[in-house]
Amino acid sequence: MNETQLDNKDEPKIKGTEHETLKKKYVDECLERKRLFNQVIELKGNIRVFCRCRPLNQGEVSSGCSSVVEFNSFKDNELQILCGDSSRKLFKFDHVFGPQDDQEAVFAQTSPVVTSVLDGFNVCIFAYGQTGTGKTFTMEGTPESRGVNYRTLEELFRISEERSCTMKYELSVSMLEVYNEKIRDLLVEDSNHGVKKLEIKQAADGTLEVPGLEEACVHSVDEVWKQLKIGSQNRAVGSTNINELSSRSHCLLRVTVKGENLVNGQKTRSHLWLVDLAGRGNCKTVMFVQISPSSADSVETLCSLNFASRVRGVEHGPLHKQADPQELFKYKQMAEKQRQNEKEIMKLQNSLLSLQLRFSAREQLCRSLQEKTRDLESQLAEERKARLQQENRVAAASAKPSSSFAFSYQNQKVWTQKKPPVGPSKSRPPLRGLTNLPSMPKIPCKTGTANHTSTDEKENISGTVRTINTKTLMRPRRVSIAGRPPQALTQFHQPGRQVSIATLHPDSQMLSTTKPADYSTIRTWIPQPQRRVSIATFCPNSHMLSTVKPVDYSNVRTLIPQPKRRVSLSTERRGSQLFSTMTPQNTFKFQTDTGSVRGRLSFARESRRLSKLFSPMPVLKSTPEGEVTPVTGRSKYLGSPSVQVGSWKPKHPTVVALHRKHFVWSPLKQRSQKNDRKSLLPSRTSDC
Ligand SMILES: Nc1ncnc2c1ncn2[C@@H]1O[C@H](COP(=O)(O)OP(=O)(O)OP(=O)(O)O)[C@@H](O)[C@H]1O
Repeated sequence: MNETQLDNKDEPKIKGTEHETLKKKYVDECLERKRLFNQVIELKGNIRVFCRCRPLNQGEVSSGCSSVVEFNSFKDNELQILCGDSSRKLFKFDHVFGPQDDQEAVFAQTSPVVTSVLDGFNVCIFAYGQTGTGKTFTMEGTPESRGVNYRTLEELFRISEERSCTMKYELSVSMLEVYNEKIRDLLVEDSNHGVKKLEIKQAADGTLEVPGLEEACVHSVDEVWKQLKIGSQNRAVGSTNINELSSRSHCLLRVTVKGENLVNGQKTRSHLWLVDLAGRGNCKTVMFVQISPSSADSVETLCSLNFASRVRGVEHGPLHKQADPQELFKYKQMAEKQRQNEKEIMKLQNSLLSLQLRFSAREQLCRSLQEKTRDLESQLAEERKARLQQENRVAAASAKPSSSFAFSYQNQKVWTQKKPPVGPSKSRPPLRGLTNLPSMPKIPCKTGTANHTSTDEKENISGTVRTINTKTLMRPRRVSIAGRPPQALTQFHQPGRQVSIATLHPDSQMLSTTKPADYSTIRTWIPQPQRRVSIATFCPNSHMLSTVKPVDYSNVRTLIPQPKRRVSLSTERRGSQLFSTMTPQNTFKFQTDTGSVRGRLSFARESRRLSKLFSPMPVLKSTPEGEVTPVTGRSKYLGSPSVQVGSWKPKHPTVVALHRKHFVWSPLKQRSQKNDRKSLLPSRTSDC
């Protein structure tokens, strides 16, 4: 049951396959038939000359004329003409039709050529001969005895119907007359100028065309016959003498056959010319030479036969199928487009190859950069580790009491030879502000009158009276100077930026005896000549002394080459004096009359904190009552305006911090074009 169902199910497939196979075989057979048929026609000759001799008519018989044409019953292609001197002249043609041969016999020899029209070849059939020899009778015939034209068209329709399964044909007819070297369209009548006049023009492919020639579609022989009647009627109307017309004009019937192969889509367009006088050179030609058997016409007969013999000697080259010009144009366009596409493809391939090469080169570069990045990261990690270790060592050393003030920086040799590790801002060490200072002893100063904006600062300052613990203050101090993050540091290098380093002496005065030579060692750290660094000292209970000369500060500008570096300053007391000594390696010390000072310079990464640290620093002066007031005067470096003693009230957070912190190192805030805040630091040398 299942097998039966499967068989029924698969049966259409099998039939479809067989159908395709048979169709392919059929097409192949048709092509082979055409090839062999055309070969036979070519072997017979593309110009075939038939000789037809009409019978003696009643008038000729009555006048006693005899036949001068002798036929060979064994050879249907020869005839002999009896000449006046009793000689015979032999003529050979493709076929010789005698008086006994009817229209059917004549067309039997013509029909193979007609078939070539449906195969896509041009065919021309025409008749030539003396007047009254039967040209019209052969070509047109009579209703009772149809001629070549009618039979040819009838054959075309028959074959086209026979090939309807594989071929589709469209037939149309045109009819024209050549008279006095003028061409007239016999199927179209012009009411004003008679029949339509045409011209013969040579097409690009060498064929002769008649542009504008009317083509009437025909689907049967009857329709063809109807068109032929119209043409014959127009031909008669255009001439006043029908006998003259018959002798001098040439009538041509053109049948256009458009064929389309339904299997492979091949299209053809061919013409069948049925001419009773002249034919066309690139086509299969059948010429009927019409002769009269009468002895009275022997001279004309010989002329016609000689001409026909010469025509028969004309040889055509191999003929070709006539493709549809529109199809040919379409194929040419497709070929041109194909060539353009091939060029475009070649261009794109070249472009692709170029891009691939560039991509490979960049890929190689990317790999190289990645390797380099990995090496740098590894180096960075090592440097971080080394720096951390060194910081730990420095921190441990700073924790121990020192007998001298020292200004130390971390491994200057390493910093100057290698770039500092650059990492994300989050991983940078935090700003070291003023928090690493020892707590200041209480001094008899009153800061409660200061007006601050910060609540915390108010709590720290208001109502506090501090006294100075000399022992505590004389301990070695460390002062931090905060730098700016990389972005802020760029501004830090702008002209007008000032950095101050202040030291605070707990007793009554602050001394700074740093020599220019000492600061010159720092110069090499600051590449920007516009940088100004000032070191200021102030004493909370009496006055501020600054012994650093301007030239010294200008030298300090060149001290900080790397914005991300930190420099530590430390102060140290030796006995009753402060010493400050700075060495190029890792210690900066400077001596004062009261001791040495060691501090630390650090560059912070938070601009907010820096803005506070870089704020103008007030100069305080102790009053006899123990109150700390700003020192009057104007900083020669900062351009600070004079401040009225006793009237100054700190507002800036940094100043507030100075009240809270008794020992401050702070770079001054950069001068701004918009807000040119004046420094409150006193002149360095005025109080020295
Ligand atoms: N093979 C033939 N058998 C019988 N009658 C013929 C044959 N050929 C011609 N005739 C007769 O001969 C006469 C003249 O024929 P036809 O008019 O066809 O000659 P033609 O060559 O066309 O003359 P023209 O050049 O003047 O037109 C016609 O009456 C025709 O019937």
